[in-house]
Amino acid sequence: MPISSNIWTMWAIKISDQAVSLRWLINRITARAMTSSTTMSSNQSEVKPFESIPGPRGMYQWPIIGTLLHYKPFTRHTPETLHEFLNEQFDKYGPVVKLRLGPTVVALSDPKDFETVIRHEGKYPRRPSIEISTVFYKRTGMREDLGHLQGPAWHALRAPLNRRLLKADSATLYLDQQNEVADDFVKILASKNLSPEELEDMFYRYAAESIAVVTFNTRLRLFDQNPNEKSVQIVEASKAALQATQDSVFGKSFAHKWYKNSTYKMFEEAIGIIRSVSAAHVSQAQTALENKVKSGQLKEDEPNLLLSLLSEKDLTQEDIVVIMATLYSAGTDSTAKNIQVFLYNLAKNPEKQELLRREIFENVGKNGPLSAKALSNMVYLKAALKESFRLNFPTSVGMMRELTEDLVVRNYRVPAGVRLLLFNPRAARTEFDSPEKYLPERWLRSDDGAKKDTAHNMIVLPFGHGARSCIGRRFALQEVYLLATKILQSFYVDVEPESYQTKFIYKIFIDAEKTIKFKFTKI
Ligand code: HEM
Repeated sequence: MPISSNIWTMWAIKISDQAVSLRWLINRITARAMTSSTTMSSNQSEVKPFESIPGPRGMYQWPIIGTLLHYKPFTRHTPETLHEFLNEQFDKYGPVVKLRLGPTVVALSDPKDFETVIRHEGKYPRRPSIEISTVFYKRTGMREDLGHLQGPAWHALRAPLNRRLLKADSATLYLDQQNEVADDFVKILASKNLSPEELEDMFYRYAAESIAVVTFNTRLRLFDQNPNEKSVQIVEASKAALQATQDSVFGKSFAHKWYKNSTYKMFEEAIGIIRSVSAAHVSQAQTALENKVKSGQLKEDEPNLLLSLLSEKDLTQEDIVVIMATLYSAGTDSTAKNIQVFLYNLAKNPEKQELLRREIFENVGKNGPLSAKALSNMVYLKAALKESFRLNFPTSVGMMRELTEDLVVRNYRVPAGVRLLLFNPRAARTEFDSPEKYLPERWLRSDDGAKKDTAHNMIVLPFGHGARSCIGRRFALQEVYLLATKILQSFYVDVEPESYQTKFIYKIFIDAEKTIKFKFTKI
């Protein structure tokens, strides 16, 4: 990041810093007055004050400057390599570090401490909201989305989804439709010579197409030569919203707080398009459903999230549009990026790829669709993806929480309002034998059913954990399993030599620093 951007970053952080500092001060005063209500997770007599948490001192604790000093030109880091910066801090200060990343945050690297945080997160866990969304909702008064809402309002939207999206068969009910999407992807791979950039876009379209069969009951037809205008619009808008979010999170835009600068305008326009295309799809799907009901053609076992949400008396039509728009947006870039990372790990480890292919052939043959039964048998596939998540974690800082009440973590008192980073990527590298190796076998059970790896079960949490964890995880996993299965049925996966040492950085999700040059050779 050039220095000028760093200055923008500095000012961007300043404002939220001041607000947070004030809130933090109030919290500290009240925290002292209410020690009796503090949630204790360890021996009270040993509890040390917040100020004594190890971490960079002096100027590094100052608002704005403290954050700025972590990045170029003062260090080699940018927000895209925040994970490397955090690792350096843990090397220096140990498993709990207090530092400035905008506001003061406490970063934790020991999974036992993650457990403490999750166990005390209460009914309404707070994940800090993305600031440009906060500004947007304030300005427009639009209905807030699931990822942004907090407290009882968040819970009201989340509860009906938990029942429908997190059940064991929530995703497998959509296997037939999603098999078709994966088949279409593979047909294109076989028939076209795609450039690395076109292929990258195809992964994005795959994820968008797959989640649209769930949210909108329809195919967007994004693989067609000329997809319809609405489909192109929602894809472009999702990418624009993501870009604007990233620019604001990385401090490249700050003035959006005071006026509608270009980043803000891009964000507002993109969300407007996503909402209106989603509304059109929902209304179309609703009409089709009503017609089916009238003509008696609606099958009882037809997977139908929309129909099921329409029967929920506490949800308005607007709520349903917002839910579908959120699931669609949250389920595209995330899945698309992690599929590529998974294929990259398989490409770099051909012997593991071969073991997986063997499992695929045994369970679904060379052309068969992936059935729910086959999927439940395919332990190597699941181990292989979990290992990919361990080696290349999907998000840079792991889980984030904002404490709703004081908490004692590792014998330090942390006041309400402070942000905690539960930095899984650290433990994923420090708590395993041969951590740099891609070894799906470490997740398999031995013949007597015992787990081979005894690492703490809170280390590899690609979808977060607890009440606020990823609501779309069953679909994300299924879509990755499906595409990997379909690709391995037909192709050997490799990468060109220049992609062999791909460096992964973080934007909103993990990303290859340079587009990966995959090589798919027909079997
Ligand atoms: C590989 C793909 C994906 C990854 C790695 C991923 C990861 C995550 C993570 C880490 C969180 C925060 C969890 C926490 O704070 O504990 C999250 C939240 C969320 N995810 Fe995903 N996700 C993926 C795919 C999806 C898909 C396919 C959907 C939609 C169908 C989705 C929808 C959401 C939503 C709506 C939230 C916010 C939930 C809330 O605040 O209640 N994600 N995801």
